[in-house]
Amino acid sequence: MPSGENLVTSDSAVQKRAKPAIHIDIAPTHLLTPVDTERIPSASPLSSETNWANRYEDFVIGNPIGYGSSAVVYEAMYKPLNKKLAIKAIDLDKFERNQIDELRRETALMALCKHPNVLKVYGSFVNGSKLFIVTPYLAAGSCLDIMKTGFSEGLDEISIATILKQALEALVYLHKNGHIHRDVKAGNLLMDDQGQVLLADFGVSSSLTENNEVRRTFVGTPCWMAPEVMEQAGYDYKADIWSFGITALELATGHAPLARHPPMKVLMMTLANDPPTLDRQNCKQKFSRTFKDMIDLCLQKDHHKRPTAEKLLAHPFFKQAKRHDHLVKALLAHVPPLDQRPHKQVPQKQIILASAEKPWNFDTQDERIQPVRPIERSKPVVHFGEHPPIPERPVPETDPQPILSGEAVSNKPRWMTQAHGLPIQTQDLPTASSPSSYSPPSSTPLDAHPPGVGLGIMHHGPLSAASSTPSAGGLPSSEGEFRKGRFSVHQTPTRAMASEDWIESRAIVCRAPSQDGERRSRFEIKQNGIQQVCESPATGLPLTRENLKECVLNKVGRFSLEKPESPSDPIALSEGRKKGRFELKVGSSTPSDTDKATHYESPQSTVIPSPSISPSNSISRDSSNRMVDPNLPHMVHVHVEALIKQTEIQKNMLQGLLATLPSLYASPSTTRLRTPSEAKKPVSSDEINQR
Ligand SMILES: Nc1ncnc2c1ncn2[C@@H]1O[C@H](COP(=O)(O)OP(=O)(O)OP(=O)(O)O)[C@@H](O)[C@H]1O
Repeated sequence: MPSGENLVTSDSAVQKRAKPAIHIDIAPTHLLTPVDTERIPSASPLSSETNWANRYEDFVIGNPIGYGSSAVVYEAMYKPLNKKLAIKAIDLDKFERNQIDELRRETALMALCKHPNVLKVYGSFVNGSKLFIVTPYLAAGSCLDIMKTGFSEGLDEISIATILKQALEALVYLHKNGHIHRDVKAGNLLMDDQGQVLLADFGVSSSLTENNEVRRTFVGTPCWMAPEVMEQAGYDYKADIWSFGITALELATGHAPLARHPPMKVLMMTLANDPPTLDRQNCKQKFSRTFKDMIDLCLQKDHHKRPTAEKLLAHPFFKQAKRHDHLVKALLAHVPPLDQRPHKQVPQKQIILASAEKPWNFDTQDERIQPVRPIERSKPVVHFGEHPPIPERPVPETDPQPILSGEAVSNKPRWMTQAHGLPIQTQDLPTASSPSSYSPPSSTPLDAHPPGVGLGIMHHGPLSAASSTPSAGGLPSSEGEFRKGRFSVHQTPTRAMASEDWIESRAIVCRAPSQDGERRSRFEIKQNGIQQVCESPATGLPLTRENLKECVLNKVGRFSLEKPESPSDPIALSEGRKKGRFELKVGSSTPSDTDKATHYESPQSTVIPSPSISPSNSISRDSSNRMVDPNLPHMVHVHVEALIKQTEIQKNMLQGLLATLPSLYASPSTTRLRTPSEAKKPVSSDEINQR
């Protein structure tokens, strides 16, 4: 049994929050001031064992080896040990304060994990506006990387069993210790040059042990996301089993099911359709029935029916797993090592808030980390698309919205993201006349970030207000080119979605293309607790698989542009104008039915950029990334027809009304009613005189 493993053997044990083997005292560290934080290395028990790689100066940072949704991974030389490590640089500018805290907690927590199949964290620290996470360098990269490089149509069954068995052992360990990973996918299964597989990327992992509630936060990557996570109905570690099943399909075919669909459609289809299966007939490779059975067990919509990781490990499918070196022969022998593979940066079509002021001259040719620059504040500009930034233009005092433009994000001025979900006041945004007068919202004071907080994360250099200033991390800023986006739904934990909650959820839906063109992005829908009563209770339905099923079956939807809710929220304002609201509307759209007010709407998702994720292209500007339902033309047609019919009815009614008007003003004895045809003619002066 791997070291550090905590023996808790049943589902219920985890649900009852078995005492975790990993225990850290988050609260005191979390409350450390920046000054206190400096003491972490000596004060924290983590310092020597789990956070030894915690000084920016100790690294020579080399080439990028991978790109995530909000991070770049570099190879790095750790000077004190002359050891090659991997260092992940996460741009904190893209995160909200609470997300940074969570990120730190999770990172620190993972630093304490000890399992041969869980990626170790050697240390973490903040430098400028970047959080650096130091891990071992795994020379084969991720399983997704391996597939992209040499096995685009998927892997053979024995290799899959060998990979998945190791991944499952990692999950058994995490679950026993009270963690849900929440982002299990081939991109997060790293491999070393010996064929050892390690589960990585705990950025979204969640501790079941933090509180007694079931998780409601909607985090993950849509294609891998369990239906109950999408529904926000509460989920537990069985969500990882679903993702594990999807990962099995991904390894078998080279891509996740539904990978070609836009994220919102993935959500809808996952909720509405039967679970995906391994179609053994249509696969390029031949797979056993046992493999199919194992996947079917994982992909049961009722999460109670899914096996635990431990039970799954006993499935006959895993009996065919070989030793690690099988992977070396079967896979690694056929692909170049990670540092010799091309690492594409795909220009990202995204919506960003960019500095239109003094450009941060990051040379995208040179990916090496630049020295940290002091943080400056500047004016936000929203960019769309791929063209060069347009020159700054004044923003009137009265119109404090970010400038909206269609721009490129490559070789661009350094950009900043606006913390979404924070109460952004008009005066918080800079104007042309006072660019330097910008100060962050009071809820995110610059010094509110506890730098270095989070157990072993050291702070070096100034930490910006993560959400409101341009980054100064010194890293190349071509986020626009690498960011893949993520998609998650946060639901205000204090309030569950109930059917009578006709909530206007201000959902963030951002997406950016992944570097491989696949929809690997992680997405985030965030309900910011801003709830509005919709027109009628009958017009709202929670996002559930039943409702979505109906929605998909009826092929009714609507993509509408609507005004933002609050004029005091300039971000919402600009986004409301520019991007509108993505609504899922369920029910028939025939004229008769629309009249009945029996249609349903799911909680709406306003498309607004999230700094926590790629504040990216999302649904909006670029047609290749737009999340528009293919049924849209049909729906528009139906709606227009309905409108025409309505107009005709109204026309007839008005004519009738016109015809009866004289009778309202004249005495019955003297008034002759005009016929409908007469009514169309103007009343003559003779007639008027007569009356
Ligand atoms: N320790 C490591 N050693 C070698 N390569 C790594 C290491 N960590 C990450 N990588 C490479 O960098 C890529 C990006 O990693 P990262 O964890 O940032 O993103 P991801 O998990 O693929 O995406 P996302 O963050 O959107 O889930 C990985 O797919 C992998 O190829």
